[in-house]
Amino acid sequence: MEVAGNQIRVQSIVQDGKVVVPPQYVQPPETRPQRNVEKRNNNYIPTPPVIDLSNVNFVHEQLERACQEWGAFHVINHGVPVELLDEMRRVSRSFFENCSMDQKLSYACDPNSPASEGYGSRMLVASNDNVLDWRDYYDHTILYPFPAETHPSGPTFRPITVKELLDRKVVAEYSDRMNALAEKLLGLISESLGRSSSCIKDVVGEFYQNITVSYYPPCPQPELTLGLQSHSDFGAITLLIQDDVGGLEVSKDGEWIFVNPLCDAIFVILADQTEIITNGQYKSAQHRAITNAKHARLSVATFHDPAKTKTISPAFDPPKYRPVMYGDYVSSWYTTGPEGKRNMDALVL
Ligand SMILES: O=C(O)CCC(=O)C(=O)O
Ligand SMILES: [Fe+2]
Repeated sequence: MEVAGNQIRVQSIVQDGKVVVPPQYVQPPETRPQRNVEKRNNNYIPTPPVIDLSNVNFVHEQLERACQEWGAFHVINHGVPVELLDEMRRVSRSFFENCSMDQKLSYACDPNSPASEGYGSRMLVASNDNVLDWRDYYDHTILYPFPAETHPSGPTFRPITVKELLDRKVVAEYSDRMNALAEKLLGLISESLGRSSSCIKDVVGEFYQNITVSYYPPCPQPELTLGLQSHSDFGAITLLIQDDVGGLEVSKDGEWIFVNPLCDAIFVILADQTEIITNGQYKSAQHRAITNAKHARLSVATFHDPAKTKTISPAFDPPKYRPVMYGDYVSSWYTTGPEGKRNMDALVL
């Protein structure tokens, strides 16, 4: 088994041919995945809405409903070429499947620093992780609202990373398209609340953008594990694509709902800062990933976040959430762990 800075990558456990999941990956009974089908006595299984962005007459209404009921939804006719989504999936997968473990470990993230860029497996710093996720990831920050040279870990950070590992052209184009789509969606979402299109973006300010590729190797005991523990994303808005394996679930009315993988669509996840800014009219979506025994699964999540120094507060009166400096919110998320939406709950007035 290969270890870097005491960090084991799940892929190396699988390559060792283990048929039993190591104990640190075993979830307690209350957080293990359960198949909804078994619990339901009728055949109706809700599924997150699919919103056609070209349908300008209905889009605000549909967004309002989706944001109130789910905090997450698919968009189609989003203007991003499907070939680009496929290319992004392809270059992302090639890192995990075509590089040797030694090559991958040369991009290892810093195990002692939360959210550090690079190849990792643990979500939280070692001392805060109770049960480990059955997931490896490659995390990198793409956009900074100021020149790269002035940022210590900007895109010049290990330039080889982006160049060699993920085809620069594909990632650059993907990043730009996601940035534009995130902005457009926050505009439409603001309008769906009867405000001007810049309402949410005015509070967020310029986006910081981070792309995390998650790779979930097949798991010998999927009923005992989670690919990614229950959480809500801490930024403003997340745009996610996945392959056709499936494993993402969102929480709705206390139940975990499987998100059907739609390869042409982009899955939109409202994150915590949008919940604060909309004063809870729209809630961030709690979600998680489950594993399966047969297939490796890939997702690419693009996060759009405020600057760490930005103070986020509700844009509606009377405020139902305490203002918070974004950097403090992120630190608390990584220190205490997400545990569903515990960090968001702590801000409710
Ligand atoms: O793999 C997935 O579908 C979920 C990924 C996710 O929630 C995240 O990276 O925050
Ligand atoms: Fe997430």
